[in-house]
Amino acid sequence: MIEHDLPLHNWQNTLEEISNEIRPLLSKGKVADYIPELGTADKQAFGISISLINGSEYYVGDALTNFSVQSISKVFSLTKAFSILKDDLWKRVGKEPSGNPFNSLVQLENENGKPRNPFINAGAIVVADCVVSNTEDSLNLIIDYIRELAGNKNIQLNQAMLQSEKSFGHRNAALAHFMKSYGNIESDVDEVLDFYFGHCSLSMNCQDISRAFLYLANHGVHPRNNRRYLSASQAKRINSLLLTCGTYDAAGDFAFRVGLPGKSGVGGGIAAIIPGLLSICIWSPGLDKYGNSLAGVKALELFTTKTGISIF
Ligand SMILES: NC(=O)CC[C@H](N)C(=O)O
Repeated sequence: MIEHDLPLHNWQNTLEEISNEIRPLLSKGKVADYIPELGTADKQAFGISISLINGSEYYVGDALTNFSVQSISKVFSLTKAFSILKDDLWKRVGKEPSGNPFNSLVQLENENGKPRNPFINAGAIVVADCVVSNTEDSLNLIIDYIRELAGNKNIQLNQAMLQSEKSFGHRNAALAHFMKSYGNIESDVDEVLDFYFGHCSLSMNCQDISRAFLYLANHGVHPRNNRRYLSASQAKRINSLLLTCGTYDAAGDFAFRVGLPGKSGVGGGIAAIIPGLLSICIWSPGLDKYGNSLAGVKALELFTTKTGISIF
């Protein structure tokens, strides 16, 4: 276990410096609009929240404004599925970076309907099936699970986002049906997609997300409620996957520049953790060509550079 001795670090100053340096980049990214409702996000919005294992918290900017969590929610459904199926999960989904965009279909046919990893859409849809096939009232269950992790009972599904995702989710439907044809989706495809679109459509803020990720920074035990969500070994595995696959075909660049396990979403959020110390969530809706927040990646790069801490 890495122990960090940074109690005197001026976290608030660091966040404010980053927030000032990042401003010119906000206009450079492109807000996602392939789910039309995402296109309504304010490109000038920017927030950072950090939650330390020791209970301290700091934030700047729009850290308390809700946004669409999108793929960040895949981490929570994976945690649920992994805790239910244990290592049997890896019979259904791989552990390798895909090197392809998050919504790509191309590898699936050559690889017999087994997605490369749980964070590309195909993989997250298989993970969704694992939860749906092994639980009752699965969407409400995962929403309550996420509320518990974040310590916020008010987290809600954004219905307009959900309708937009469903109406324009042809690619995800294609992925799900294709995998069903290989026998890698057990439940009804529509039920699985409802669950998948549902958790992607949750609205949360940076503070909710940095709090929710703390169990991954603390070997599977959430320091805010003392509950164990994963074994230490399972938490290590999810963090490893976040490092190699959490930012899709930019995961190499993200690891190179930031040096932390992290997960992005097309709503412009990125969550990352420093094992043994803290979790951080950054939000800026303008995306780069990989679908990761452009200013968000830069802000995380500045964070590890200025503090001198990363996992390396
Ligand atoms: N990268 C993402 O955040 C993608 C999630 C989005 N709901 C989709 O399925 O396309």
